[in-house]
Amino acid sequence: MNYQFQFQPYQRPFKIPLKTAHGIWKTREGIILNLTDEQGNIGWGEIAPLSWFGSETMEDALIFCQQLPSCISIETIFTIPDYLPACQFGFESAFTELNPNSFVDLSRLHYSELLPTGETVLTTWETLFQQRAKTFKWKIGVDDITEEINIFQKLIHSITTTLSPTQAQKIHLRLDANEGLTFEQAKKWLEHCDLINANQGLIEIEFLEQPLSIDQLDLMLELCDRYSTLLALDESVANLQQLNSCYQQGWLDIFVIKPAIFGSPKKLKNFCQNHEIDAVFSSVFETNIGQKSALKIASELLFYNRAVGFGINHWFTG
Ligand SMILES: O=C(O)CCC(=O)C1=CC=C[C@@H](O)[C@@H]1C(=O)O
Ligand SMILES: [Mg+2]
Repeated sequence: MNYQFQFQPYQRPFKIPLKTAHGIWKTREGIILNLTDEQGNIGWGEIAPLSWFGSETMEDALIFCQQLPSCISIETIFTIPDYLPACQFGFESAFTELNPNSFVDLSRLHYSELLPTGETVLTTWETLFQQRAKTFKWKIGVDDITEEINIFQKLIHSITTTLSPTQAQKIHLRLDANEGLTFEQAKKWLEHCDLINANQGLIEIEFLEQPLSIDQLDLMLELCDRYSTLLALDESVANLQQLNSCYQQGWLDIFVIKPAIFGSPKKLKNFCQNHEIDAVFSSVFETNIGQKSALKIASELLFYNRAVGFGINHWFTG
């Protein structure tokens, strides 16, 4: 079976530039592609590179698309090299849309909303809470730690005083440092998190995401032993090779999986079906085309019912 292939690069500016320990991100670039089969059915896919997470660059992805003929085989789709994980995801998603292998129910997913860094978090969280959000993620490791912990304590106070005592569901708060903390700073954050979690109140610090750099797995394993708040690896497990390596080195807490840059969905499914990992599925700010494929994978593979990190649409619209 051969497929007609078309692709189109896009640029999508963030409404507010996204500040993380990696820097400031103003515009999301990607590629929308489609495959048309011999009956004229069309499958859509998206290539959304995230090079500072270790995926290919946007330029690599474009060059790969440009060198392909307008008619491609299944063989081409399933032999895209591992150094092009976002391309593997994009092409395989389009193929799967043309050859669906299972009905997927996205209704059981619940979402984590990504909050802005700095003081604006104190107002943004409530707006999203009023829109029924119960899980939030806040980026740290961007400003001075004393300033951030001060804002964090204001955030906890704001949430606590806003919630009615009869509030049925806990609020889950996730912190994401994007490798931006030192070991000492991570310990300081985790002491605060453990204190909040020990209160067993209406707020639970669900996890601290990627506190240290990807070459400090040993220190992050030590943090897991020292503190009760869970840790999550993100940049450390950006693709199948890295995920397998951290798993083999004994990581038992949370694995953040970004399907759109992880590589072949088929290989991801195979890994998750053979290893019961505690996974959180996360967006890379792809469009609804990439999100649809990524969320289908999440709903199939979610082992524990953790919120998916796809509450990001407010970063672009409204
Ligand atoms: O995971 C989420 O809750 C939302 C997506 C998100 O936080 C990220 C997406 C892409 C790159 C990063 O800035 C960031 C992350 O580190 O998880
Ligand atoms: Mg992260």
